[in-house]
Amino acid sequence: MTTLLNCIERIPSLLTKIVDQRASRFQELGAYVPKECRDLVFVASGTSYNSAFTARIFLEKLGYRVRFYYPNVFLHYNYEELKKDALYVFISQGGSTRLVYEGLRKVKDAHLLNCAICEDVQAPIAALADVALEMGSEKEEFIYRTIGYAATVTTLWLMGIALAEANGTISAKQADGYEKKLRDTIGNLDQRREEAMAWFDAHQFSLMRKSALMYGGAGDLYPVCMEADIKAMEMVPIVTRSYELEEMIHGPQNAFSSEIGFFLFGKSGEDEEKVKAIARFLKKEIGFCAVIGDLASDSHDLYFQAANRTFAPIEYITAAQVIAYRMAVCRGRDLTRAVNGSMKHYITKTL
Ligand SMILES: N[C@@H]1[C@@H](O)[C@H](O)[C@@H](COP(=O)(O)O)O[C@@H]1O
Repeated sequence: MTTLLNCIERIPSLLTKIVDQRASRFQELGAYVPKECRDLVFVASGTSYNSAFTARIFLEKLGYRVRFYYPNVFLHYNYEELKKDALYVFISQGGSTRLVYEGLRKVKDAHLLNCAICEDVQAPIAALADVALEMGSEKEEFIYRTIGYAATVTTLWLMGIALAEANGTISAKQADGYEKKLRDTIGNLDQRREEAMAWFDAHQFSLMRKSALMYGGAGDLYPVCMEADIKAMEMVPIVTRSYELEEMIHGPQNAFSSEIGFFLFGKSGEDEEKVKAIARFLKKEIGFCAVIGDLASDSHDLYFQAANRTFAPIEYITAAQVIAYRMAVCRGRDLTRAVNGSMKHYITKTL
């Protein structure tokens, strides 16, 4: 029987496949998108949304203006005019999330540029879009997406590289340089997974006593925290919250308590002193806190050095995916079964 850990184990080879197909994967999109296009608008839910949020900083570095919306916000609570020259990207792993479909319909009806990223290019959302991109997750067995997140972030990074190369923002040499860096990152993922397994073995007793988890991070580690939060919440399950690093020390710090397990995601050179100071406070005054990444300083932390800063999010999320999975197993959770399966009798989210 396939376990969710097997899915996490498959991530490096699936990402390598996506990178190997870099040239062919974005050919159709490159021909479809006009060279002047510099606006990307993403519409997605849950993990798919977190993937777009994670890719944002890199896409902005490539010269794109990036926006992203939850489908309900895009459809019902957004009074901005649709942008004529933007590419609207609809991400849905399952390919049939109703509001994502309706958002795409709205963009299609306005005759604007659109594409979809789905696991299966035959899925309704992919079939409706002008251009359909395969997510590269192939057939992820569990609805608690781990492959889908890493595959979508990788696809978006490569999409940005392909479009920026096609419109002359970056040279072919720069594009190849990014590819090399991305391969270095993917090459680290097996090790990240093994380290997280060992870290969990050492800390499971403390962690399993917590009744809630809180995650904080800055830059592109903030959306990684959002994804870490949703993984633990849906899989363990446990109440979780994630905050942009600075926001954590505003209102939320009033609720800090020893009942909560804290994870701080940090990279050297990015809010380094802030991560270290918050970690010192949490460890000394509150209780359990683990720093994830190269700012780790003691045995409670999970130290690793990412291959590079640009593509580090997929190294960091590996730790959170493994920890959420291990906690779920410790709780006796059967990840093939929904906890509240009866919800579908009240409300449905797919077509
Ligand atoms: N548990 C899943 C999430 O993991 C997923 O991210 C979200 C969006 O699904 P999709 O990407 O198929 O539109 O739906 C569900 O809530």
